[in-house]
Amino acid sequence: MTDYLLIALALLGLLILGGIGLVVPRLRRRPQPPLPRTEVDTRAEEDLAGPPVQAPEADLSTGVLVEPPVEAPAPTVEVPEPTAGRLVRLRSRLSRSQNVFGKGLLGLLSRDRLDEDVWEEIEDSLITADVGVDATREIVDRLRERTRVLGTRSVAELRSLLAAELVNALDPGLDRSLHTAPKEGVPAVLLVVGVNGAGKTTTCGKIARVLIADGRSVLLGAADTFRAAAADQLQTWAGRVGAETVRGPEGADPASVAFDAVKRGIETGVDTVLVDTAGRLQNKIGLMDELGKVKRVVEKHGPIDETLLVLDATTGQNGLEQARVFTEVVNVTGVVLTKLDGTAKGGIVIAVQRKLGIPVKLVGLGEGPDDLAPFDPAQFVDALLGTESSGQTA
Ligand SMILES: Nc1nc2c(ncn2[C@@H]2O[C@H](COP(=O)(O)OP(=O)(O)OP(=O)(O)O)[C@@H](O)[C@H]2O)c(=O)[nH]1
Repeated sequence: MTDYLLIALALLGLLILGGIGLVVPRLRRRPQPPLPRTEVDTRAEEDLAGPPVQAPEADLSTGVLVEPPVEAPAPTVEVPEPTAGRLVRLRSRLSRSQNVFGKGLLGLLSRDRLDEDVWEEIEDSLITADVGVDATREIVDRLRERTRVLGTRSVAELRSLLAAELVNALDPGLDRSLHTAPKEGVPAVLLVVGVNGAGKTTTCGKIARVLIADGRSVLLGAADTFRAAAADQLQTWAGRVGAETVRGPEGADPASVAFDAVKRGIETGVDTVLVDTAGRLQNKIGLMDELGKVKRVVEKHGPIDETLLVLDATTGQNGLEQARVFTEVVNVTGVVLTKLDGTAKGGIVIAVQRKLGIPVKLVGLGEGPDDLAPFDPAQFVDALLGTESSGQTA
């Protein structure tokens, strides 16, 4: 009997010890309930410590420490590179056109005999480079005359004659400045128009950078309400340089978004408001009417200072007819010729100006954020001909 009692007591003891062994580790793992805190405590601490920092949390089921998501650092505002001399820095982007103008034309002009066939070849090269028939004839006639009169034969002299004629064809006297300065505290307003895919949104972003690099404050209006992505794209460009964007819901009236953007720009006192519009084809009457409305509604705040027509240089002569219709609907004051890096037809700059009678003010030379340059005829011709210095050929 005593034996049975002893065995039963020993078993009981074992059971109790086993139970403690199981429970204690669990108790150790259980997290401590947080101490009650008052709202005032919390605020006082936040005031002292700045934004709350999340402590790592333990996952109770696995025991793995889970780091709180690292908050993305505040976006750093970029400082765009200055605009002075950009065309010179980006001259190598014109390499395709350089082959036609620099190597091709100069090669022809340096032939031993400048006979009728050579002059015809020179004419063909210029027409192939999209200079346009009328401008080509003028350039070639003047070159023929000057080489005959001067009896010029050295490569350096021929290059300088050709450069002078090309610069002359680009009408160097035209005012190419962008009207972006505020007047009496009211921001300057720039409207950006053109056909689909010409590069309007990209150009708006690049212009914002150009203006900011030159010390102006900018607000962007996303009046391209057809594509939500276009407004997102514009907002991203703006965010990179710390500019504000005004946008509306997808499908909103573009005129009302443009109006609101200018209103906001006036309220916040920025120097320049840049309004991006949706791409439209010149033969769609409804869309062109809509563009006219954007212009009229924006003008309720005051006159538009600059209307830039964005043209894709790779569409060549086809783009010219589209461009003409735009000039009838809105008062285009300047042309931005994009994608000049992607074409051998750099002569389109001459054709555009002659056909539209509107100065090319900016040229796009790549997809990078600072690949937009103020246009300068002498620097452009230097880049086309592959000459060493700028400004000496005019
Ligand atoms: N190579 C090159 N690409 C360019 C240049 N400018 C714009 N692009 C590209 O052209 C494409 C179209 O540009 P967007 O700015 O979206 O054109 P968009 O006119 O606003 O287009 P929609 O809103 O559809 O009318 C993009 O892939 C740009 O990166 C340039 O100067 N050179």
